Amino acid sequence: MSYSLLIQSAEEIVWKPLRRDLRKLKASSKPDLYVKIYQNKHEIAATDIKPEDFSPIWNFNFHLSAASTSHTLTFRLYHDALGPDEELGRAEASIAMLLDKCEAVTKLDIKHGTRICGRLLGAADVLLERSKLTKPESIVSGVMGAIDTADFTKCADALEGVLSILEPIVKVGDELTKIHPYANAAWKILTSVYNLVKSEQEVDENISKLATAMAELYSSAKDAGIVEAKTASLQDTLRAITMLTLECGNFIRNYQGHGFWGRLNETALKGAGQQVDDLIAQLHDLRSTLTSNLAVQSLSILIQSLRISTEMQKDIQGLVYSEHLSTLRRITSPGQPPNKCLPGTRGHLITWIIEWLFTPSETNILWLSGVAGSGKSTLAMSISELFRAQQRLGRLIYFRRNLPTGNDSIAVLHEIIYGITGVNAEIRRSICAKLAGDPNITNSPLETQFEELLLAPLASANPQFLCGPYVIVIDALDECPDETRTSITNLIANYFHKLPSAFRFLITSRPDPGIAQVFRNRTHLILEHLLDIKSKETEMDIHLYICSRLEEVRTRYQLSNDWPPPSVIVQLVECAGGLFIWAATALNLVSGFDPQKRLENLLEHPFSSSGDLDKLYTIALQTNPDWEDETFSQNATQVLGAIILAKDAITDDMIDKLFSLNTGFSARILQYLGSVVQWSKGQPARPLHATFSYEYTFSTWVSQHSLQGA
Ligand SMILES: Nc1ncnc2c1ncn2[C@@H]1O[C@H](COP(=O)(O)OP(=O)(O)OP(=O)(O)O)[C@@H](O)[C@H]1O
Repeated sequence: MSYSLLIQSAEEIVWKPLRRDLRKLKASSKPDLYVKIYQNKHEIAATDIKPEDFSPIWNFNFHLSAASTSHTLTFRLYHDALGPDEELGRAEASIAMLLDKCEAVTKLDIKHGTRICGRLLGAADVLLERSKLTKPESIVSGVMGAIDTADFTKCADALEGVLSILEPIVKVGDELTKIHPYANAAWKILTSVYNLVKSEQEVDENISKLATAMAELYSSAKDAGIVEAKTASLQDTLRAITMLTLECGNFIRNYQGHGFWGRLNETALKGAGQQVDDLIAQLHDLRSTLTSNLAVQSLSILIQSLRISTEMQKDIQGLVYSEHLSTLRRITSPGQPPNKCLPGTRGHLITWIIEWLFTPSETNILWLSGVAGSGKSTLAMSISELFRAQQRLGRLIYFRRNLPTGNDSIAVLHEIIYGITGVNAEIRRSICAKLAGDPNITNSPLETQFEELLLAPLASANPQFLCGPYVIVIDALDECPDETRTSITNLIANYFHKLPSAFRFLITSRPDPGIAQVFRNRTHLILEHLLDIKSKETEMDIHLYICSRLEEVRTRYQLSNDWPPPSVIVQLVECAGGLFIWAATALNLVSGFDPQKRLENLLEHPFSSSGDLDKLYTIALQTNPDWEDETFSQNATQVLGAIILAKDAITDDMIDKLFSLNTGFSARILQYLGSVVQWSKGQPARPLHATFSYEYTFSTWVSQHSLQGA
């Protein structure tokens, strides 16, 4: 249903600021008031600010749509302070209650806001007038199609049909790890949409059509044996179906007013009609793929074409835009990106993160913290890839210690802005217009650039173009150089929450005290999740990882299926102590020639139960018999030292030249260091992981060998 709302004025404001608050009040002790309006906790509009006025009159009139009159409207009264804006208090009412008053002015008491409770006193009435209720037909029939009971029943039945087929897929999904994250998230979102439709008891023709197309696809998929998805091609198709289901579920939730869009105006509703048609076309395409037994195309192509047609963009000015975008500074990628999670590991966490990213909430920042080597970067990479496939990845930025990436906080912000310009043409246009209109903006302070180049264009975008979530992943913030880290951490904590909720941020870092202090001060804006290395799930994931790597070793060296005995696997899992890096390094070590001997050698040493990395690295280095040879040992220590200390990654040829070694000598050494160094012939060599640093482990090694040559 659609209705219009008028925020008329406030009256009888009593304002007793404390001295501390007065400082924020510029020259006057009168507040600068404005109201933010929330429908079912989602911000949908805000009035303008009425400066220095105890009886502000806004007369702010706007149209809204809501799936139900039981939705709550919250009116938060703010003071436009010099620092962060103060919420003075709030009033609440259901839409039904306002409509019941039948165009009469409603007075709502403003209750004290909790944030300033006991410090500021305020009491006032907000005058709300329900202006003429727009009959649903006037907008709905022209734009969305009429609401009727038949549509509701058809839609509910169709969604129920889809869920009944999706449910067993989710259950077997644990085995079909490729589709598991999408199937799980699709199931959850669709279940919430179904419950919503049932509770609202209303739906319009467009959504009913969409649900019917989904049900048809699922029915064909069931006939094609998709639930079991035995073949690789069926699994690909199933993956495509679950990805598209996620998109459809997300769309319906937005359309019903529970998503990222916020209020839908008439233009947005018209665009939404087009989006429904595009989604239906995608569903039909997949259905004909199934019925004609064709291999499914890459879904990212399908979704991309959907987005392009949805936005109805003809980006003929693309070249002009790229010229403007070239004025943004960029950061250089710090070498090889992290790996993705082994399928089947981190399943619950990935599903939880996808669900969080797809669900609008008061916080748009998730901070994933965890100790070194617990698997944060790997998880960040998996999430990035899942969202890249959905065409929903704004940017993945990753920092690496001692590499120059991120030496410049403006470049980091520009990288995010650049990524966001890729999510849709409308946003790109508006950011480029800003760059074209004010070329000096790129020389302004960081916060100004955030406000002008990112916040303003996004805040003014038509909600239809903010069909989130768009995900920006910042991995290993703690590895960003000191000065940049401080300014980027502060920017994230103080500014990112102002962006439309369609833009969601996943930040990973070790629990660095500087980052933790800033983020934990913002628990209402930043959600923290600690990657728990002691949990049962982590233990099971590491168990799966070790088994999978041992399987590779068995195949490579043609070892028997019962190698090694289960007790050894349990021992390895215990030694890892929840640290993936321990398991990864240990398995790199075991993967070399004569795995059984290597395994015995490894387990001869008593490890502490919490992933004793120092000892593991030393064993990994000692495993090469040539270390007994003093010349080899001395030169090899030099080679390792050079790799660790080099500012930029260096190749074996460069190392030979650096230490005047015979050509090929470093390459011979590097062949034996695969458990700790990432390298291939002629390519730059890097420590496999940051924990293998000069200070932490390598220095122990050097001191043990009394070799200071490096
Ligand atoms: N789920 C996983 N599946 C397979 N391998 C994994 C997984 N998680 C981590 N690893 C492996 O463990 C090692 C350490 O993981 P990662 O670099 O992600 O840890 P981290 O927590 O980001 O460490 P740091 O804080 O030092 O950057 C990597 O070699 C990675 O490939």
